Amino acid sequence: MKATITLLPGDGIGPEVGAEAEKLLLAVARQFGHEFTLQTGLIGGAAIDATGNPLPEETITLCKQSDAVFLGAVGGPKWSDPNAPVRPEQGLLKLRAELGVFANLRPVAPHPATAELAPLKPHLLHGIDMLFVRELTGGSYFGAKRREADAAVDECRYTVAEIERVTRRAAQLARGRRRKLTHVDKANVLETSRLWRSTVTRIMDSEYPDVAYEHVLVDAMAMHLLTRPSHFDVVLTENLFGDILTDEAAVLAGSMGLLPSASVGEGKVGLYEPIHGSAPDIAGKGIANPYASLLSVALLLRHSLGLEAEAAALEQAVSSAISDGVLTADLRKDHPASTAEAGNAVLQRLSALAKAA
Ligand SMILES: NC(=O)c1ccc[n+]([C@@H]2O[C@H](COP(=O)([O-])OP(=O)(O)OC[C@H]3O[C@@H](n4cnc5c(N)ncnc54)[C@H](O)[C@@H]3O)[C@@H](O)[C@H]2O)c1
Ligand SMILES: CC(C)[C@H](C(=O)O)[C@@H](O)C(=O)O
Ligand SMILES: [Mg+2]
Repeated sequence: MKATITLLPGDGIGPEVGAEAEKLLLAVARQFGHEFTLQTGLIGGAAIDATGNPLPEETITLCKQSDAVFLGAVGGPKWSDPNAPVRPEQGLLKLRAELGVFANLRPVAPHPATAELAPLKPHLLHGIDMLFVRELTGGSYFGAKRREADAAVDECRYTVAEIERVTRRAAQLARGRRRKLTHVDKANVLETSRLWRSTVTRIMDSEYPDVAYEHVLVDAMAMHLLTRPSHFDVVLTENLFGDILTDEAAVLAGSMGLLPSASVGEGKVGLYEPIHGSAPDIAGKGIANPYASLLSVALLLRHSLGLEAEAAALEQAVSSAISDGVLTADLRKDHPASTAEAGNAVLQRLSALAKAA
């Protein structure tokens, strides 16, 4: 097939893990006989430095003209002054809004080989297979913001329509899995959470009677995630809670460098990014874990291009590299692989799988 994919490397380790994503996309095209046109755009701090704008118009146009977008990461200390007029993260939020990608899918299914490496007891990590569905274009991220003399306000606003569409997406995904949905909120305190709770209840009861569901308060969920993570199947939650809980879930996988994400909406263009950030503490050293990015490329192949066999082969190649101990410094201290070595290990395994297919 023919597809156009926009790459937005961004800042910090973004270009380092993005280079491996590009390498694997080209390898998939070569080995499975597709024609991928790759184009690169500016976003985040790199875009601020070059143009003053964290999401230049040219980048929006490139993204909208493509079939899918891969993003590395944005942000870093250079642009983190709280008084700065523009910030890299604004570029990412605007891109999500422009593409209308309201559902952010963050799968958490730790590889058995990393159970030994995670800080939790291995028996707790057995059988974890969850899919977070994080609402991505509403809530306090997008509400009105203002500074007063001695105060600041971030408005958290959700409409019924916004909650309904992401609930339906999550419930449909649950139908293809274990048919269990956990909705996470703070309905004992927040008005928006009470609207979420009643809307989720109505949609699930009336449209998805075959999917079991529960409501869990977010503070308790932060604990349940660490004490009984294998209980959860699809976890549906609002934007800010989803951001926080998925970084916590990365501990179950063993590293921030292992969790991918897919952001989708009603439009044709999906956005794919690792859940981690620009990791300024390790940037520029060639040691970042590229697997979250490569797994995000697999999600891109599956969700935006419909290439299920290619997506599965790439996931299998990453899994086999992990089984064989090809791990970056976040996961092994003795003889860690570099970012490029880990990417090459996946590439070799993908070639072998493609030849065998
Ligand atoms: N999607 C994004 O672009 C995105 C996501 C999260 C944070 N950020 C931005 O990134 C900057 C840094 O944020 P932070 O430090 O809080 O979070 P971070 O995710 O960048 O890093 C947190 C910790 O995880 C480690 N880590 C992250 N990714 C890794 C990888 N691939 N391999 C190995 N280790 C990895 C880092 O070294 C660090 O110790 C901030 O400006 C933040 O706004 C961007
Ligand atoms: C960089 C930031 C705006 C972003 C978010 O909070 O959504 C990040 O933390 C993420 O998880 O993708
Ligand atoms: Mg985050």
